[in-house]
Amino acid sequence: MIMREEELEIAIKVVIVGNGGVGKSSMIQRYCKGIYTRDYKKTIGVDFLERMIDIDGEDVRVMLWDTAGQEEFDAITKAYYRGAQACVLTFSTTDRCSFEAVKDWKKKVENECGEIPTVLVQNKIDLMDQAMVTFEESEALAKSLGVRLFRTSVKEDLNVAGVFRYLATNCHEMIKEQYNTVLPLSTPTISQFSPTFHSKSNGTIILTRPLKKSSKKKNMLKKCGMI
Ligand SMILES: Nc1nc2c(ncn2[C@@H]2O[C@H](COP(=O)(O)OP(=O)(O)OP(=O)(O)O)[C@@H](O)[C@H]2O)c(=O)[nH]1
Repeated sequence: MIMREEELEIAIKVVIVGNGGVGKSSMIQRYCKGIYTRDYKKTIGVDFLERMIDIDGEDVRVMLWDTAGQEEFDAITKAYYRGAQACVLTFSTTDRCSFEAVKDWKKKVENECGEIPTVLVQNKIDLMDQAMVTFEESEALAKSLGVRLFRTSVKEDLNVAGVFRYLATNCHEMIKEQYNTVLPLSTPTISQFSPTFHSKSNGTIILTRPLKKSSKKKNMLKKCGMI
């Protein structure tokens, strides 16, 4: 089945990993719902939220998978890494162990997904006076992992959107490239999100749905006085 480009909706699955309490759930809530709460509610297993964003005039669905930070949930959470196209490795400025665990989290995701676009997030930078990790150390870690570092405060809403925009833009470019070269040759597969996914050689997913008008199209229709 060959679909026209305009009939595709791009969906990107992003997994957020890191030790318990570093702010993964808060980050997702902040990004998808615009809210922040001081209460700590441990994630049991996995959770999921999504947000539509506009990349180059195209709607992109960013699906954020919140995974539990506690090791006791490893067996459950790793199953949800599969099919992820991007990863956020998170640690907290005030928690040295969470910083030291980053490499292990990267390995866990890589074991399931291979190498995917990844960023390192140092959260809770509003608590720099209680910092257990220096700026130089986090920069050195990002360099050694070969990933970009973002410093965020979910509480103060600093840089959170930048993390997901960066990843979504990267993935969007990769998907477009692959779409232009490989899609007509690929075979449709079923996935957990939709019965009409097309899976590509590296696991990239393009979700095909009934057309939702893109902003470009909406603008055009507006100009023509049709809406
Ligand atoms: N000061 C400050 N607190 C934060 C920030 N982000 C999250 N928190 C708080 O840190 C605590 C833990 O946040 P969660 O988002 O539940 O952490 P988590 O990583 O999802 O934890 P698990 O579900 O156990 O894996 C909560 O009390 C949050 O309010 C931040 O940027 N600054």
